[in-house]
Amino acid sequence: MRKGLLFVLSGPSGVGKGTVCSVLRQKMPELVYSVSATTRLPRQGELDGVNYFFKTKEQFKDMIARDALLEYAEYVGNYYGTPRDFVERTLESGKDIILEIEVQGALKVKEKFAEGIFIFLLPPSLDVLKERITGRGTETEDLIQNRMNVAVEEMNLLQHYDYAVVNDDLDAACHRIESIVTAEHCKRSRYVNEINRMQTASEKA
Ligand SMILES: Nc1nc2c(ncn2[C@@H]2O[C@H](COP(=O)(O)OP(=O)(O)O)[C@@H](O)[C@H]2O)c(=O)[nH]1
Ligand SMILES: Nc1ncnc2c1ncn2[C@@H]1O[C@H](COP(=O)(O)OP(=O)(O)O)[C@@H](O)[C@H]1O
Repeated sequence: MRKGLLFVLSGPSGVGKGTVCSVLRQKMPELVYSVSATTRLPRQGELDGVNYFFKTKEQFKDMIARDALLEYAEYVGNYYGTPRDFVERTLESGKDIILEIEVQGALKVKEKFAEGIFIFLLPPSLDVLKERITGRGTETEDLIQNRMNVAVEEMNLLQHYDYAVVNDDLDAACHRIESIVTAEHCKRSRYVNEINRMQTASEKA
């Protein structure tokens, strides 16, 4: 059976990755979403196993030791990582999966899955990015500045990605990502079986 496609959506904190993913979940229910493990504390309303698998530092280190993570990164004082098994099983079953992860982790995934499709989500401007992080109200002033500094560094890594999508208007950004998924299916000959079938039929005719 043909394996699924691995999509990685990355970009600076506050650019809208989570928001875009929740819209895509509704628009593209056939796409499987990877749930990460993290040592950060749950925010209000976040559920274990839905938003993240919330772990202690010891539990997270144990996952690293067991090689249970496809990649992991330390980000602003916490660990974040992608459970390996789930990704591999999903791809083997022929389904597409999307990982919503920060930039360093995305580049580590690229080392292991060069055939993955890497999408960088960009803010319309740095001012808008700061407004979004501030507006979300989940970080202190210190952390916001920290995340802005990291964001500027991360933008330099855009060259390693296959696609850049500006998250100006939410619907437009989601539509661009849907188009990328469709284009990749066409490019990777998802329809190769159909073509073979047509050729065999025409040979017989
Ligand atoms: N490398 C890596 N980064 C992750 C993973 N899961 C989430 N992240 C990223 O970690 C960063 C911080 O996530 P979070 O604390 O939830 O904040 P937010 O995404 O900015 O709201 C974001 O850029 C996430 O995309 C993961 O499994 N691996
Ligand atoms: N296209 C958009 N237009 C305006 N606000 C947006 C847009 N996308 C996301 N936001 C807002 O920006 C903030 C950060 O989005 P979030 O999805 O948490 O970012 P990330 O997951 O990349 O850290 C949220 O308050 C969200 O509602």
